[in-house]
Amino acid sequence: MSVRVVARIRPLLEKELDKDVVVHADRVEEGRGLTVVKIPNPKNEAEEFSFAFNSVYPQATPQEPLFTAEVAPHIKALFQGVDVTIFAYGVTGTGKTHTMRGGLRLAERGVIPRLLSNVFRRGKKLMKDTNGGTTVDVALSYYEIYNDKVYDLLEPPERRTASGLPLREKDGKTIVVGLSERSCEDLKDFERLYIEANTNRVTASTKLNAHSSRSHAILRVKVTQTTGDMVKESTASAIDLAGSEDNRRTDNGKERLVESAAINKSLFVLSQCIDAISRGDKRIPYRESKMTRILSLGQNSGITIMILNLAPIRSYHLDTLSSLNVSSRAKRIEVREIENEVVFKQPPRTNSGFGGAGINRQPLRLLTNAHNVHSGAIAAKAAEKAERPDKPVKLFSVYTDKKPAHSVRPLLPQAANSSQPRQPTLTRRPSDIPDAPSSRPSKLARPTQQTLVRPSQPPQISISAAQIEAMVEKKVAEILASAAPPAPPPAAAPSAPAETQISDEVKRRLEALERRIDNESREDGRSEGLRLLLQARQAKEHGDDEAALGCYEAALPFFPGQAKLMGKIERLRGKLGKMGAETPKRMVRRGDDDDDDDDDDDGEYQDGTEADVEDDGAVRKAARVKTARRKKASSKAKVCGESVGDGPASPRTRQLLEIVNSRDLALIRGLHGFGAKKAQDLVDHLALKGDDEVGRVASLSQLRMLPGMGGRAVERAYEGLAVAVAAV
Ligand SMILES: Nc1ncnc2c1ncn2[C@@H]1O[C@H](COP(=O)(O)OP(=O)(O)OP(=O)(O)O)[C@@H](O)[C@H]1O
Repeated sequence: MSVRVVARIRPLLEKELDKDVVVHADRVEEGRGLTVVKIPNPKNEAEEFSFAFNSVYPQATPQEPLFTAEVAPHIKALFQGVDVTIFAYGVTGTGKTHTMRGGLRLAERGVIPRLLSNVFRRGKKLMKDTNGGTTVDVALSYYEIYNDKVYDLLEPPERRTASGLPLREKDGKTIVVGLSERSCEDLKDFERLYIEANTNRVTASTKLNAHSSRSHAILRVKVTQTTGDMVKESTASAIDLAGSEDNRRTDNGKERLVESAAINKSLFVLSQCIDAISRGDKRIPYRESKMTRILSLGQNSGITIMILNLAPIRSYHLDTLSSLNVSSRAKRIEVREIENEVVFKQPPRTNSGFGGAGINRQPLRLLTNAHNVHSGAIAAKAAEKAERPDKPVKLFSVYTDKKPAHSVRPLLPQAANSSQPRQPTLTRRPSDIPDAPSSRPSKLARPTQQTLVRPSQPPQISISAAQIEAMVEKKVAEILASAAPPAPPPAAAPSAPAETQISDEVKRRLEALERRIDNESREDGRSEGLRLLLQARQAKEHGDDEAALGCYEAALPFFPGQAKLMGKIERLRGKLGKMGAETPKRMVRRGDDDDDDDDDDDGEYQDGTEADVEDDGAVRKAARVKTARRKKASSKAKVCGESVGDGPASPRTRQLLEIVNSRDLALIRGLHGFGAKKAQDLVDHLALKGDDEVGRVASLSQLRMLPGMGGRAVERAYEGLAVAVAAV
């Protein structure tokens, strides 16, 4: 999703006059919300510029509606493990601090205290709803970037060093080394900390703002949810940027000018980054200022909301135009909304040694968790905390570079299976069966940079480019086949010898392919058709003509009128003795229709053209309608050749329903095609239905009817389950 950019026009301050107002909120058309900022051309006031945003809040907007519309909806995602970043941008004196921090009175409280209040409320509810099964810990870090140096606001100013705290990149994120973190029990706790810390922030009176922030302030709210062994961590960052200043208007003295230069430089770099990203440049100048490194706009995963603060009056005219220009380009920045990965804090199991015969191939990870990966440090920390519950929250414990002696434990190869919930009621993978040979090591078991340097680790074998290609191709086929009908699997398919140890490069490529295939198949119906064709071909290779026919027929609506495909269907139907009323009367293939080209390239199928079929339009249409109907019916009634209708429930159906009715978020998330959002929505919905028999989902058609489900989702979950069961 893109960065969400909203504009807020502040009200007139004392001494500002109505007649000087030049900035207005407007709407695209009557009846729609305010999404446009209008401002006259300074060179020709008769002409007006319009800038479109996701939302525009006019002068009179109080704090509450802005928070409710722009921030509150993302708190659920935060608890699902998605990082959320909210930052205020604008010229000095336009209301950034007012928006983020606000006043002390309840109605004047800004985004930050409201965010904390909501986080505590949701955390408490979660703990209550789970009878304490899930605990939620909130911890704060708060720092400022002043003159391009980072200072901890939770530490007294006298402890600052001249050079400030260094930054470092870790796991694709920029971290501040040596930053303190305080745990926070409730809103009172937070307010005490926050108010105290704000007195450490550098503000000064300037001509344009009596309490001007001379630094960028970044508050990080870390939410850690612990359920048994599972630890989920996500962060909300609220950033109050310093405002750009036109020093021709400030009368700034030397010290203020130095500050101003640093502020303006970092904001200039930010605008350069935004321009470069929106132009699609390869080089984005993030590293040219600490603020842009930390903000990592467009590089970070999660949800990003930019609040553009505007002053409505003429004296800000040129500055307002400039920030309107920058922020309207920021809308084009795409951010990946991806959850942080859940980690597990149990001690590593020892029954699956790394490099043993059991490790044959790279496990396919849940696609939703493919990015933004935490190292095992969270797990190590949580384990450490569990071992010593009385230990106070340690300053410098989170961002320190030093690793505690045992901090790599969860990363050790022996930690295989640690990403599996500990007590699944259903055995879905070999790793869930005690003593079963583990062929799917967890992600934590994969060699990371840390594990790679361990002397005990087996040496990486070198693989040729051709072997890599072969493995990639094989893996792609496996991924595609994961949704295929359960064609008779070849008995104990032996894996390629080179596959026993896969280099990191291969893993990265496989993961990228996994993501690409998943994205493309979701976005593009045609690739769904190609997937079905591939499945059909695989079924044919296994001699399952019945399943192949089903897949070809299901693929037909994606390639309507495709002569070659229709020919295949016709021949298969003939072979299976199914030529009947349903078969289109005349299907004419391309010139190659005589040769039995069943093994030809399915990828060549194109959307149907008139030339493909010599039949008259009516027959063609009837054939298409019938096939579409058949497809619709078969997609509802069949998954991989197995009934998912509402007859007597098959073991797989029962298994799927059992998982759904367990209402166990982790189990439901493990279903194929279920992201955290869908899983959470389902759990939330089921929670509304009560715990008794009436609240249970009794059939797949009932499941399909639930909000946010639908036939495809149920099918995918079912298919995934079938594949997992087959693997066991
Ligand atoms: N929405 C608003 N409602 C009422 N007063 C506002 C609003 N927005 C800003 N103000 C007032 O405008 C003045 C400037 O606001 P603020 O200090 O938040 O600006 P700023 O953008 O943070 O400035 P700087 O970048 O210099 O720190 C303050 O007196 C603040 O109370």
